[in-house]
Amino acid sequence: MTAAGAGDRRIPVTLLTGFLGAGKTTLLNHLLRQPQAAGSAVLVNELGTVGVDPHLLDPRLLEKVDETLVVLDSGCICCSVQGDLVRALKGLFMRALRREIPAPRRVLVETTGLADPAPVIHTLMAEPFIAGRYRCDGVIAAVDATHALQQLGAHREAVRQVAMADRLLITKCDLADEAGREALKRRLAGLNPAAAQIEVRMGEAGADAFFGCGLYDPAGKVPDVAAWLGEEAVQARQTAHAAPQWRRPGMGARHAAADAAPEAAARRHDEGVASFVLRFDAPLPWFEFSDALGLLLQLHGNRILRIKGLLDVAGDPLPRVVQCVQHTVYPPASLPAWPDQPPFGDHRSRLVFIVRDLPREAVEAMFAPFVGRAAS
Ligand SMILES: Nc1nc2c(ncn2[C@@H]2O[C@H](COP(=O)(O)OP(=O)(O)OP(=O)(O)O)[C@@H](O)[C@H]2O)c(=O)[nH]1
Repeated sequence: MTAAGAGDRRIPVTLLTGFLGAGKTTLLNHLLRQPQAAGSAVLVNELGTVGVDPHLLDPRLLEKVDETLVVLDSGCICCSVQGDLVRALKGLFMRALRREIPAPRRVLVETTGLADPAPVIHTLMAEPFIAGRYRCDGVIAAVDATHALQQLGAHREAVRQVAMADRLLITKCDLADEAGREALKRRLAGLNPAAAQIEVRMGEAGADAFFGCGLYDPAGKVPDVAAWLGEEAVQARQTAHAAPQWRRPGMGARHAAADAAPEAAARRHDEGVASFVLRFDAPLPWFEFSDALGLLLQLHGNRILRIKGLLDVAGDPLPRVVQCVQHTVYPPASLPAWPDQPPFGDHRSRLVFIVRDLPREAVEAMFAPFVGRAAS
């Protein structure tokens, strides 16, 4: 860790990373309740065209950060970093300069679960406007105690998130036995020996677990990290000389990396990973729908990276939040009200799927009795 100088007036940025469904939003909700997080601007990056995460932040907390909550929705942050992140950070700075919003005391960036942190860290450290006004104060990775060993074996994004982190917050420790937690810790120590490992239950981590990591320093990490950041520097130079239009079929149009070199972007994500949305036009009968969801996970859970969405359940005026990771369905919760913002302003059920090597048709078939018109 390299301490930031006392005269360093740049705004600290905390990068919250971690694989799909690892518990990032849950951690953020708890963090924002703590006085040390007061005055934070929050940037939430969503993968699909239908953003669910911003609605899952506690509405009472959202009131505090409302003006400075920015949803980065033009794709995964690591592919659209030059567009989305740079624009958002410049925008925050300029709005504060014009006194349209209070000057943020710090910025919290929640990445998508598939984001490679390298281009984000590189941008914070090297993009001239950003690096002059912001400093990377820490990369915090949420690591799911129940799924991480499998995810680390299957997804290079998960490995990079762990290897590049300053601190590892091992989430869902209430769901994992001691032997499982110890096996995970050994694996994490191999990938990132210097990072503190902190066990967390239900997002309850103190603000000190997130803040004060000091200036980001690849020297304290495995040599791969410096190499990855070096590749980013090369790619950033290439990008400056080329403006390709690149679009990867699996992730949909919004995941196009219009501002990244094509070969760089093509390497970022596994070709088999895809994201799509199912919309259900009529209110859903809860028990029948839960059965169909359960069957889907039983048959295809190992290819379902994450499901997240809001449901209009017959007889319930409140939107029900459904979240699944692989074979696990988390207890559904209700939001206090339907969001006013599109697309949920129409009170229709939408589920966002992130899958690997699983055709959309196979998922749709399970929900055939409930599907009105599927939206993409
Ligand atoms: N039992 C238990 N459930 C947890 C814990 N942390 C998160 N969850 C649940 O896990 C699910 C996913 O948590 P999120 O916080 O939405 O995860 P995320 O990393 O933001 O998810 P994505 O944005 O989809 O990548 C939710 O249903 C949470 O309630 C925990 O420590 N214990």
